[in-house]
Amino acid sequence: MIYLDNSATTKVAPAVLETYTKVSQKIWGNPSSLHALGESAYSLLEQARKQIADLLGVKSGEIFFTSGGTEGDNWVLKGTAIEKMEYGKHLITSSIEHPAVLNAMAQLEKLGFEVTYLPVDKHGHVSADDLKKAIRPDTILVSIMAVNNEIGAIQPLDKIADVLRDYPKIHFHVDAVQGIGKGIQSLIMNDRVDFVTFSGHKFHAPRGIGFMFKRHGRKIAPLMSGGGQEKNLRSGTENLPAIAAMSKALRLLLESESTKVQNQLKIKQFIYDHITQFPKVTVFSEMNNKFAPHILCFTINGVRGETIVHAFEDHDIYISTTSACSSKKHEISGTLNSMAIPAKIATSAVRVSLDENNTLVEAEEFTKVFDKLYSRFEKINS
Ligand SMILES: Cc1ncc(COP(=O)(O)O)c(C=O)c1O
Repeated sequence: MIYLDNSATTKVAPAVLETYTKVSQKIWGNPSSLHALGESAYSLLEQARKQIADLLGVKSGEIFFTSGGTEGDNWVLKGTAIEKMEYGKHLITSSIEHPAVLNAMAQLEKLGFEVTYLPVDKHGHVSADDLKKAIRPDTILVSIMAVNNEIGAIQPLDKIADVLRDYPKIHFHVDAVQGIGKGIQSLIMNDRVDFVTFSGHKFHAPRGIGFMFKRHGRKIAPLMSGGGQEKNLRSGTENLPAIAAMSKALRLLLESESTKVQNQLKIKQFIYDHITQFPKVTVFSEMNNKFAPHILCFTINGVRGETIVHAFEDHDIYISTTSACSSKKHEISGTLNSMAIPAKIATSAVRVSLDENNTLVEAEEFTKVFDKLYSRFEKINS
């Protein structure tokens, strides 16, 4: 099997699973309990928090555990809206965010908030000048993703941060679900960012666990009210086995990060060089530093994305249409649509997404299968 759908989810790493099992069986107390079992659970919880904070170069008190990217994004958007509605009801995002942001924004619009959706250029990048023009006296939040999950475009967070330095009261959120471990940590954890959301299952931790960075002093309302865990901001008994497993997964991910990134770039380049020789191929993920090393989105024009995915699957190679969430809905990619790619081409889009375990040997096998499929599709379409 060749798994090239790592932006949808990753396989839990054996060492991470081992931590999960060990903690489930040995440190199974509730961190809020007063007895020794509770205390050891609490101490592990704080150890995991510190490890994550250290890896990101922030303070322990700035890390909050969530159930993943969707919860983190919803929390920052709705939590800011609730917290700051008396100061303003205007939010800004881009038109190519993940549905966790776009649908949360849509919900806020129904509640009377106004949202500006920044356009993207033909390569899928937001412009900081457009952001500057969109800011109003009642703007309370700007939410821009680090790496687009469909085509891998890295957003100019440094330029966005520069603009927002003149507006210190506006909350700046970055969805970094696809950006962590991809060599752009300083871009993401810039000194102007206030909230950053992460998801464990994108880096070999189990599903249903994630975390959020909240800059010290920034305020958001909780969405989960209850027993007061996570400094009263996210109630619910902590998922300690998954939290401990995620902190290990993050450590492993960030070990020799640049070597891993270089490896993914080599594989992406290899596949890119191969497929761009074919006239019916359109590639949306370029080979430059404005694109992440692990995502390659392309089309074989005239063939539906689903057909391409299943044809590769017949050869035990797993890729996806542009995003896992939209693939079963047969929707045209929101990102490609925003880039003004005609629907006729966008319906052919597929995504190869790598992780640090993929190899050039797998890439070679991918290209061999690609050649076979391309000539088969060419015959059918001619
Ligand atoms: C950019 C981005 N944000 C948010 C999410 C949602 O994360 P989760 O699956 O942890 O809810 C995803 C998942 O694909 C994503 O790619």
